[in-house]
Amino acid sequence: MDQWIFWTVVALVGLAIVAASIVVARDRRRQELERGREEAELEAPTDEEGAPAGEAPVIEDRRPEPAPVPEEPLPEPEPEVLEPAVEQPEAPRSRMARLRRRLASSNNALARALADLLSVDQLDEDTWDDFEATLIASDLGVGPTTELTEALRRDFAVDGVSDPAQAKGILRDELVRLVDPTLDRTLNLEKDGDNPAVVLVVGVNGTGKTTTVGKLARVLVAEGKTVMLGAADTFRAAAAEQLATWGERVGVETVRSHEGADPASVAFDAVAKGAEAGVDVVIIDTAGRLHTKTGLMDELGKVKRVVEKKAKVSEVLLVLDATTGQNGMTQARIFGEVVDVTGVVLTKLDGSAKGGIVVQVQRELGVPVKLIGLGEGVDDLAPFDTHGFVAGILGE
Ligand SMILES: Nc1nc2c(ncn2[C@@H]2O[C@H](COP(=O)(O)OP(=O)(O)OP(=O)(O)O)[C@@H](O)[C@H]2O)c(=O)[nH]1
Repeated sequence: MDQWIFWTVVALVGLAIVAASIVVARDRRRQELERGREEAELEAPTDEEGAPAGEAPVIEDRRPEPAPVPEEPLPEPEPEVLEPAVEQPEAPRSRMARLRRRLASSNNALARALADLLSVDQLDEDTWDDFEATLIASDLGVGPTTELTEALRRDFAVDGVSDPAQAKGILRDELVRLVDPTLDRTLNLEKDGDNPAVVLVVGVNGTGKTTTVGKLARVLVAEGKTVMLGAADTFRAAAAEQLATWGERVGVETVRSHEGADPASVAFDAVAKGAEAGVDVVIIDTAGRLHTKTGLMDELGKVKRVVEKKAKVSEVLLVLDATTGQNGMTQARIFGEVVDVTGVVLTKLDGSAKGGIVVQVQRELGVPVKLIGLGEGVDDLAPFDTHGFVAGILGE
């Protein structure tokens, strides 16, 4: 009996242990499942409000669509800095040296004639005639040629001609005397009160007026002066265009009008605008071609008169083409009768052995050559210098 009770108790205890183990195991399993789910929830992506993905409340989002974010603009390329097409003028000193060499290379006829003169043992009449012919060919003119030959004959008779250097020195002195170093060749660029100095550039078409205006503006700008250009050659539209192009190169303003406009009114406007802008100098380019000579001259006279209602004309520069010889002299005479020419610009002396025209034109007009053009380049204009010029035409 006691044994039966003992085994019954053992069996009950065993059953209780098994039941307890099952309960514990089931609890542990449930805890593990819950922990696993929490971890899964923590790792799952959530929406913007923090709700687990897929569990977001189904509320219609009525907020306006966010404006599309503009694409990041590509960096702008560095803007190209357009330097004004203004060129730096050559320094006057190197310009003079270069132009003198050019003069020498095209004007050594006189030097050759002198060498011929000195190469003969006996200076006879034929030799002197040849020498005179060379002077005439260089456009010195009959009067100056006779003067020069007589002076040389006299000097050579006194000093002899055995020393070529001395003979050349005598010829140089005589030429300098003819060209006349005492003439005042400075440009009158004095302002008229508050008004700018006015330079009127006249001459027959094709002599190089427009080119001279451009080159002169460049020289003046290089000297620190402020300049304005007036395109009073309204005869051809291309003339104003050509002048405006020069203005752009030099960095100065050009006052212009339409083809056929009244040249006097364009010139007046240029001076008025120049005065308003306070510039130092206004340079006016005029027409060189009209149907009649009288028409051209009347027009020039009017341009000058109208401009002078505003400001004094300080310089009237006559542009002559050195290669046209006696034709140029006729032009000089005609222009001289209509406008008071105050200075001559002799162009195209490069490639021309006609430097003698300087002497002729000065005598004819009674005014000095103030500038010379020795090429088509922008810096091929130089102030006239007697000694440099004579050295140039002697091929030195
Ligand atoms: N070799 C040389 N050519 C020159 C010189 N000066 C001007 N020229 C040239 O001569 C030509 C005529 O020059 P322009 O300045 O147009 O002459 P312009 O008197 O204004 O002529 P229009 O406008 O027709 O009245 C151009 O081809 C110039 O380049 C110079 O000193 N030497």
